Amino acid sequence: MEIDKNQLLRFTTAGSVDDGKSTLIGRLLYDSKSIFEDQLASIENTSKQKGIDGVDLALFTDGLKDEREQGITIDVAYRYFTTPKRKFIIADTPGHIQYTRNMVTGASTANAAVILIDARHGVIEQTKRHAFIASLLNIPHIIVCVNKMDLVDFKEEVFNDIRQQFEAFSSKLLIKDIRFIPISALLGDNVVNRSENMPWFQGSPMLSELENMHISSDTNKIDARFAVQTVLRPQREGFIDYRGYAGRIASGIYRVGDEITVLPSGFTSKIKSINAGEKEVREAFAPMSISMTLEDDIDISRGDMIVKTNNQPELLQEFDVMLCWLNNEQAKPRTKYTIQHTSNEQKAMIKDVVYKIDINTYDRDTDDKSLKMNDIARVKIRTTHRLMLDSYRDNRNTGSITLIDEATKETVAAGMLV
Ligand SMILES: Nc1nc2c(ncn2[C@@H]2O[C@H](COP(=O)(O)OP(=O)(O)OP(=O)(O)O)[C@@H](O)[C@H]2O)c(=O)[nH]1
Repeated sequence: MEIDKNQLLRFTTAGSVDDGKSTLIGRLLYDSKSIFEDQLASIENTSKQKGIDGVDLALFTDGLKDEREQGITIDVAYRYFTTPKRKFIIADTPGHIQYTRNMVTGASTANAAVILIDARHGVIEQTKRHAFIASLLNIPHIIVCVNKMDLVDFKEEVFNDIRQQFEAFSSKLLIKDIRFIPISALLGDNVVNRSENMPWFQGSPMLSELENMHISSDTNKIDARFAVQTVLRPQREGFIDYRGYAGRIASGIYRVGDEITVLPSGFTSKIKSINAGEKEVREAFAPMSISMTLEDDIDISRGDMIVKTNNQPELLQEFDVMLCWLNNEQAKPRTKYTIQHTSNEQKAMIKDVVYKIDINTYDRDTDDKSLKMNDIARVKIRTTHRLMLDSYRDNRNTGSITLIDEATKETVAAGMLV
């Protein structure tokens, strides 16, 4: 099958401090020539001033570090690059203490996660956490890069051993596709170019893996879900009776003439027209932003969902989610939070912490009911009105929620529907 040219791939990087994330991203941008010449000249200059032979790869991501150090405006830095085969967005998640928070934010829309392991140290606690979160977030593809192979004499046994350690615990997780690559980010082995130091490795370098990864089958094309963001009522001549519903298709395909049901009201109608940008189209699919009109005049507002009549989500007011607590403040029991689900906002309360997960051992703890920063727990949530929900495994869009503190407006938790 041919790769969709210019199809966008989002990936996130995870590793503990000093595993070489900055070096790897620098190497990727440098060797794939995805950096502007003026930027490159400035990096070469600074490297020379620092007395470094060649370029200091960490300088490629230094801009991000400054941003981080100056009072954290963003948790995740996005970096774009293009090769002749594909466009990429890297969500660079600074991996120190707030690992869970950062991974959840950066990874929730990722097609792939790159997990770095230092060849000298092998699988460590953080590696297990990263793998667990990647599986929790249902990231379809994982690339495990065993880095710093130059420091272990490029030995095949070291790589094989780490691979086995990883597989020993990842087999307990639901990860669809895991690949392993031995690399040296510093020297450039198996990042963009094939390593001459590791002829024993039969696989492809990291960039080719990313370029050739099949991602179109990862999106849900079956369950059509369209949450209304805005109701369009242009007050212009010729638009007297026009009522369009604008939003982004979360999953599935919509065609003119399809029988639809509006939720939560349950009213039914047919699709009269679909507009994508300025163009009228016969069909549209996720993740397109569109507006549609219906054959009948129905009362629809923001947060309502238009679905196919023969395939509907569940309408629930009480449900279980796997929740990652993301705030410094602990969760307050029986407090009202704002819950955000697609374009729908309601009030919600955490009714119960069913169990917490120890992400090093994957054990469940049913006694501890507190929720602190980076905790992951299965909780029961109750909302003031019903939400239109799918399980997260089926639909990463309509199966996820966030909780927002009403006073501070901060996102305090992200949850995946069980
Ligand atoms: N020998 C060797 N050293 C490496 C390799 N990759 C990274 N390093 C070194 O490891 C140290 C840490 O690398 P960074 O890229 O800053 O690692 P990091 O801490 O994961 O990155 P950030 O968290 O984003 O700062 C630096 O001194 C790098 O030069 C490698 O493949 N081989």
